[in-house]
Amino acid sequence: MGAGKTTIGRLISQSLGKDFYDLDKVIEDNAGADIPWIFEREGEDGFRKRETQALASIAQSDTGDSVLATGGGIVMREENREILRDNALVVYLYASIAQQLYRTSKSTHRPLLQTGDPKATLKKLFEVRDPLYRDVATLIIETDARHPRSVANKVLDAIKRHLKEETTVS
Ligand SMILES: Nc1ncnc2c1ncn2[C@@H]1O[C@H](COP(=O)(O)OP(=O)(O)OP(=O)(O)O)[C@@H](O)[C@H]1O
Ligand SMILES: O=C(O)C1=C[C@@H](O)[C@@H](O)[C@H](O)C1
Ligand SMILES: [Mg+2]
Repeated sequence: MGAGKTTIGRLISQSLGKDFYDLDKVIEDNAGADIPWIFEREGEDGFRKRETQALASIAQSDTGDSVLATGGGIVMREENREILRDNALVVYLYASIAQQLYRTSKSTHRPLLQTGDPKATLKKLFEVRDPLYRDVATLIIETDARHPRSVANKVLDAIKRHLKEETTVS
């Protein structure tokens, strides 16, 4: 959370002239309700079911020519990781816990951080999720101390380099 997936994903889609999906927004549109409401009524489990449905449906219907920003918890289910591995070039946007805390502090839209100690929550989530992000990632990009536009350019450069290397090898 707060790594910049939504912000950077949108910038990248604009630069590439591709469609942009934000999975959290897709889930909200499908549910006709916002994320805090879904967590309150259906719990995290209900949200995760909706998240997997939305991801699977985009993977099935999309032509492969779009940019998708997921939610931070997408890697928690093996089936989601499999869909990402099979269908996408996955970019892990790395942010330190201090940066995540700073970037998420102004919003109350993330139910998992509405705790007495969001820093401790972010730390726990990071310990569980960082290895899973690394497991599915094609590219890992550091985002601390960088303006969103500069992060987006770094991602675009890394993707170009990666695709060029793939072409050269095969
Ligand atoms: N590189 C950056 N430098 C400074 N601020 C940033 C950077 N990237 C994003 N932000 C800011 O941090 C906040 C959170 O970013 P964003 O919503 O894009 O994160 P996210 O990874 O999509 O989070 P979530 O997992 O909750 O969906 C926003 O206010 C955004 O403007
Ligand atoms: O990291 C998470 O588990 C979440 C991140 C958000 O993007 C939302 O998907 C939701 O608040 C859960
Ligand atoms: Mg987001």
